[in-house]
Amino acid sequence: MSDIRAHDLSVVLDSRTVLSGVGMQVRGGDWLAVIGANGAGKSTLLKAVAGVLPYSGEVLIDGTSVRRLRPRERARLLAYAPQAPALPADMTVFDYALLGRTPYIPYLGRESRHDREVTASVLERLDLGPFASRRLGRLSGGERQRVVLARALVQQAPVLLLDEPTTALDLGHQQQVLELVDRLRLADGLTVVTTLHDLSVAGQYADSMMLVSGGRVAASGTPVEVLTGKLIDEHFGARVRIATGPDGRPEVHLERP
Ligand SMILES: Nc1ncnc2c1ncn2[C@@H]1O[C@H](COP(=O)(O)OP(=O)(O)OP(=O)(O)O)[C@@H](O)[C@H]1O
Repeated sequence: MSDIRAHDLSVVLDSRTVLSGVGMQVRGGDWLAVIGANGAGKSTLLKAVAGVLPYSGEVLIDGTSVRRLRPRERARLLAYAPQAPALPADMTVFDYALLGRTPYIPYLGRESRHDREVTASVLERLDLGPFASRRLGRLSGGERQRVVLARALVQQAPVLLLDEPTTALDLGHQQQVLELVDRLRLADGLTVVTTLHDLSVAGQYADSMMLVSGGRVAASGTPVEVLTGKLIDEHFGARVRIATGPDGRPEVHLERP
């Protein structure tokens, strides 16, 4: 299990400070849900932690600064599924998911049987087996989203960063994806950081939550501590009723003003 910490993360894009002094701490095997209104800086935070955006501050996995790691080393520790990446339209689903094995394939080498088996089994678990030879340009939005997640899972890294993994998915596939991630977390001790717009879903799956607002951390703690009517009103401008769901976890219901 790998813990992940970030200290004083800041990101400037086009001369604008989009993320400022963000700290984050996730214990190995835990699930952190990052929530916040549109434009709050959630995706930027994940991109900085994933190392795909320049940032100041420090990201540490098990105490090692990810800046010190070579890209292959980092990719073995940290898998990132972006919200809506540009996908090569002519590539097949299988070949795209297989890219997740790149950090394990020797330079100038070929993928092994094991690499292909891992890829096939992840595609099966995401109901993508029948799509394996389909070209990416010929998938629906939800199918594309599951393929992006498949590539990240195929990477078999101990830290999984998922940016809005369920937005384009129907209810059944939302549940399937979240349950699969949770099962992998429990079975393999994955550490999960995900942005989620559905606050009730976030409250059901996450061990801890972080509310980002205007590029800063506005609140963090357990779902009960973060999902309060007051914070949601203040940072989302929404009127909600908080109910207590299974295991005492909070459920957020929109109320008509
Ligand atoms: N390349 C860029 N240059 C300047 N500003 C940017 C750039 N990319 C994003 N931003 C701005 O940074 C802010 C944070 O964006 P980010 O995508 O992190 O928000 P978010 O919380 O993930 O939002 P959403 O819920 O809408 O996905 C937004 O105001 C956005 O307009």
